[in-house]
Amino acid sequence: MAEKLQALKKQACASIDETKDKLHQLADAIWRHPELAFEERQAHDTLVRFFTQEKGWTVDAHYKLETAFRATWGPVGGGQGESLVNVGFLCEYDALPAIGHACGHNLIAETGAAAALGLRAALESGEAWPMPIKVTVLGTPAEEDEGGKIDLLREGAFEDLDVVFMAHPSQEDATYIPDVAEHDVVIKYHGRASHASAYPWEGVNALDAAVMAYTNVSVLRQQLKPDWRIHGIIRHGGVKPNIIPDYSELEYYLRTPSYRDLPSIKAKVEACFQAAALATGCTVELLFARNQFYEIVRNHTLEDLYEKNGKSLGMNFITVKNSSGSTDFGNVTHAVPGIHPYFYIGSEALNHTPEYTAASGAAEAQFYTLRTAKALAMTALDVLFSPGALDKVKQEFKEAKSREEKETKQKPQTATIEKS
Ligand SMILES: NCCCC[C@H](NC(=O)CCCN)C(=O)O
Repeated sequence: MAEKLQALKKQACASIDETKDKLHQLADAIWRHPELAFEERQAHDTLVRFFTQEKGWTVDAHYKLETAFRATWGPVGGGQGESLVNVGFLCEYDALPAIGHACGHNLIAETGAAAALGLRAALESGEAWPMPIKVTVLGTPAEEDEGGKIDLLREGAFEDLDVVFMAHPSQEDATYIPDVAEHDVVIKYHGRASHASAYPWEGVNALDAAVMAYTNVSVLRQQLKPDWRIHGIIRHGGVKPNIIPDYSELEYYLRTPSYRDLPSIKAKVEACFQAAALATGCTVELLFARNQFYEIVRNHTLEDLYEKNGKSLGMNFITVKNSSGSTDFGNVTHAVPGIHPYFYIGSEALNHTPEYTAASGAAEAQFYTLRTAKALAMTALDVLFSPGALDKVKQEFKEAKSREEKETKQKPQTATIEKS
């Protein structure tokens, strides 16, 4: 089987190379027309067209969400009574406001599509596979905002998948980066307008409340654990200096390494926001996002396979220990075994900067993007055909889940502010 597996991997890689121009065009079209979360209509349509034109794929164009899609290929192979193995690849394609594809989601879409095509090419040789195999690509919107994967999970979109792959652009190749849990909140202060010079005492200043809220959180930061993160912006702070602002608005992201600590950080910042309302006489509305992002549940079996395949293609892996950002793929890994490796794109630029936007649209990124897709397809082939690999992946996932349940029992989610 080892030799056959090697041949299948070669076939997957060769097919990705053969399709490289089409794949580049796909990423380029998405990059040239950046669209925000849940508004990714052109990117969505481009991907749907891509899979519709490829042979053998069945496409659900608006799968459970307007800008989500599902493309499936197979099942192929298998005898009677063997259970089906469904391998999933994810495509993200939303951009950031003002700076476009500064997180390289156009390249995520490309790796997902390329890896799926590579796997299909290896599988369609018509061998008598030991079990029925299906390949599924899910287009998952809004990672940079509400987290479309979480909506899709709630709708059952991941229920029939056995394993899920995606890869994210970065500055380095890493099988895992500690992506943390996150919950977002919008804060609205309502005050009363007045002439700021003639009769300011008649006003209730909502901008003052926003400034105090911002300062309260900044002071709180010293008392937070080193790997907790709070960052916010003032989205609205008044309209003219001589009108006491009657409305202000802020948005904050709250992050902790485990989702179990989100209620604690939320309670602490809520106190900051309420205190600002009390001090200024404003009323306050706290609007928490409908979805919480969860940290990634690691699967070392998948990570090791990916690393081995990546190294065989020339990748240099580094270990990252510092907390990073967050991803709705974290929630996926609480439901299905999966990996979310990061990949170098030929630039030292940092994500969420205009320089990264340029890098993710550059021709140089293509070699690294396709290399990543190859490593994903090869890893999928290992999962399918390395003896015992899928069982090991599933067993590790099961153990991680039961550890998680135990920890949740020991430390349930609580929302307290410790008082001395
Ligand atoms: N609810 C807002 C989601 C922001 C997600 C964003 N994700 C990334 O940057 C990609 C993964 C980083 N390792 C974030 O701000 O973390």
